[in-house]
Amino acid sequence: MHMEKDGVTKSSSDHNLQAEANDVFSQWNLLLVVLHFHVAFFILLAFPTIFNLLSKLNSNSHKKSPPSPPKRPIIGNLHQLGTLTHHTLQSFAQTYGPLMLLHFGKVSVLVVSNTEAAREVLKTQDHIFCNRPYRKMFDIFWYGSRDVASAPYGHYWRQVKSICVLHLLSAKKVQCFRKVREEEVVVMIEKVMESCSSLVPVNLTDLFSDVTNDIVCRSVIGRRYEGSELRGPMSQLEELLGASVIGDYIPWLDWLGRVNGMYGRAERVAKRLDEFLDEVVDEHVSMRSHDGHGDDVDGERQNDFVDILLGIQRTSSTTDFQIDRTIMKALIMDMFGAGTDTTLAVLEWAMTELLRHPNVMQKLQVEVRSMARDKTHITEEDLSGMSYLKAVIKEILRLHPPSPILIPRESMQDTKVMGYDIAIGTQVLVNAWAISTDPSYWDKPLEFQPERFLRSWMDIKGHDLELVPFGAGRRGCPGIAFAMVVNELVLANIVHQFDWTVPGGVVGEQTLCMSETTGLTVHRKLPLVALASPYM
Ligand code: HEM
Repeated sequence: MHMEKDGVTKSSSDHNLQAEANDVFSQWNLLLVVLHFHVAFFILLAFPTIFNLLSKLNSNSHKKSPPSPPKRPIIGNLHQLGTLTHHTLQSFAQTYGPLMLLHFGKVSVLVVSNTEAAREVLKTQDHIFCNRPYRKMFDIFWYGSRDVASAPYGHYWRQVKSICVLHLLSAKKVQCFRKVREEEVVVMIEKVMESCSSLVPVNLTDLFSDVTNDIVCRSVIGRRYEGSELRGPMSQLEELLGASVIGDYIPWLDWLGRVNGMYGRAERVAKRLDEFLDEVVDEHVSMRSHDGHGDDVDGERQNDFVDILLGIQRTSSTTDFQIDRTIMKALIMDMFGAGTDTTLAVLEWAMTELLRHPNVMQKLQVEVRSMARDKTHITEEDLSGMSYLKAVIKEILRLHPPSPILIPRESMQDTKVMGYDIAIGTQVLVNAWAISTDPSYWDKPLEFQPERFLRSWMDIKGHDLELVPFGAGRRGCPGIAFAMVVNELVLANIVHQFDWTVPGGVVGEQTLCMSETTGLTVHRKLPLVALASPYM
């Protein structure tokens, strides 16, 4: 009985144990099922991401990137650039080749340092590399990049560029501003005469800055630059454009620009410029209503650029969008920003090299003075026969390109360049200075020898990629004709009417300090000062 009882007890406890075991087993099962379900669910959700990651890893492992110098975390290669970026990048290119990939923070930067690579980027694949990257300072000063130079590639850019090319910078339009140029050159010569009579050296940097700014200002806004409220804010703008903005490369550090006061300062300067430009536009609007200007955009009367833009705004014949006041101000700012400083740099470097090379100066003076005969002033007609003058200016653009690194470009799609894979959104820096001093193309590339251009047909307009001071392709500089005639006219007159020496009378290549400034446009670090004596 007991046994039975025991047996009963045993069998019932076995049964309980079995049931318990089954219970635990089924709980485990349930847990496992739930777990499996979760894992499966997770995999299902994460599948596209994992798949993308794997396929990206796989495809990246097949991609061939251009050679790169070692980089640091977060900043990449930013710390290696130094103050004279074109020199640093040229020396990198000697190790890593004419096409290298650098990293500025999180931005991949393709650096182009020889003609072959430039031909690929600026000619063969110009349609891919014709965007401009976003830059904070362009955004602040150029009304959210509504100008030509910094606007993203596309319909808007095409419209505004054609307005500038047709109505301000075409050969015909440049010809219309001839009177402005010749008058301003006379003013410049008078200033030098005054220095001669008071026996003080001439600050050529200031002299060239005044003449180039006055010519651009009168052509664009109908006012002289000298004495205007523009001088202060424009020199601050130049300084701000030369500074590096960390937020352009490491976006999560953008706040630094606010904290260190850089953005605030830029916004204040931009506001002053904006108020000035509003005043200029208002003045033109009221003048048009007073003397009843018609809408003859390209008429014989010498309109300045603002008149022309107001005419286009009224007729709207040229564009399928309305040119509002903001676009007008952005375009005016472009002409100031792109047109003045670059021309000044050419003149400054030209006189520097001429003072260091008296034999070249003499040869140039012989040419200019023989063309002038007894005339005091060289006019624009006289320029066409001056082949040595043109050779001197070309040699300056080769040895001292005002923008040694062209305005940055950006790729608009994935592509291949010289066998390397380049991803969409890669920034492109073309080192124009490295290209025009490349010893595999140029004999004695660092020597100033204008004669080399007497024997060559090489062009500076972007057709010959051994020399690209104005860039090339669709984003190439539209201001070549405007700039070249100013350079030639100013230089011819200044060497025709005066003989020049360096204070202290030292002659030769060591005469003048050749240090360069940093920034988009590269100038002499020290102002150029020289003594003039009248020739006639
Ligand atoms: C010696 C004088 C000058 C030099 C060396 C120069 C150089 C340059 C360079 C290197 C570029 C970028 C080209 C590229 O990305 O391929 C450029 C663009 C530009 N330049 Fe000039 N420039 C000069 C004078 C002027 C003048 C006088 C004006 C107008 C008054 C001007 C207006 C422009 C504009 C609007 C752009 C932007 C074009 C675009 O993005 O489509 N430049 N210039």
